[in-house]
Amino acid sequence: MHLIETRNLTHTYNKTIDALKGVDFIAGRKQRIAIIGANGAGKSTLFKHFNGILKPTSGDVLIHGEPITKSNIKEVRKSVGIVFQNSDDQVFSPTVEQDVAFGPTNLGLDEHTIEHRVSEVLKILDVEHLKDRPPHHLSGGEKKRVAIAGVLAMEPQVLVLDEPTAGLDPKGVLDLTNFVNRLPEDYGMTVIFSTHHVDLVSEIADYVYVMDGGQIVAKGTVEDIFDQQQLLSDLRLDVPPIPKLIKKLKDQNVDIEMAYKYDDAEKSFLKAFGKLK
Ligand SMILES: Nc1ncnc2c1ncn2[C@@H]1O[C@H](COP(=O)(O)OP(=O)(O)OP(=O)(O)O)[C@@H](O)[C@H]1O
Repeated sequence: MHLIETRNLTHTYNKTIDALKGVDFIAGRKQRIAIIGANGAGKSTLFKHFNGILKPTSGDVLIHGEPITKSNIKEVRKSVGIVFQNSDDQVFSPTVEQDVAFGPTNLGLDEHTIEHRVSEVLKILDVEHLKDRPPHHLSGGEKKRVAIAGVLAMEPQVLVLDEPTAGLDPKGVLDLTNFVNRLPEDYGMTVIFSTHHVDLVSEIADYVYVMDGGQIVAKGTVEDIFDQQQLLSDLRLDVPPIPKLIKKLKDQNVDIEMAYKYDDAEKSFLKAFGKLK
């Protein structure tokens, strides 16, 4: 049974805007799934179906094999945590600490467990020093970290991050990359994220969905997707610089192995230039 599955999911806003047109999506345990697509492709709309914020116009959304209903929506929201693009909507308590405690408190956990979880996630997201600050006075990147901490404190099985790196500084992006990479192994979580930073996809994801005009137009491993460079540029998407450069060299008959991640590319280049022992 899949953690999340959508079958032929459609969503029409205001009876006129077809934002999703027959989406089949699957998320399993301990996966890192990227969803890429140009503005308006339908990524956020799809995410809003994962925990019942939106209801399907037609088709199915199954969480642990069950459709979302009034009687299980609390459980669904416990197991699928979503951090939206605009963190302003997700931080609202007088202090960061209280804000992060909001979710676990709502789950009815005891005080000791709440305290423990809050201090853990504040550490993980490196926002401990902000714990007494009012969240609405934080910078955009700080707010984003606090919003992620708040959702993580509920210990969901699936963490959904809608453009998590938007507005983060380079160190923030690096921290987020490391954080996401640890989630499946260290916490047994599945993470689903959308991004316009394609180079991040190869560093983090093990499976990629490509959306366009409300449909999934390609899916596969990082290799499967980033080998289709023409498709990506037709969809107004970037190809990450590493495979793009290596493909150009290969086209000019340089004997070099394809790579998608920075570390692998370093090895490929060293090997190609005969410097690898
Ligand atoms: N509340 C809404 N009411 C009406 N139309 C909407 C609403 N939200 C989104 N849409 C429309 O649905 C389509 C899909 O939007 P969505 O936000 O899901 O795209 P996205 O892939 O997340 O885009 P982005 O990369 O810009 O965040 C767009 O055409 C958008 O204008």
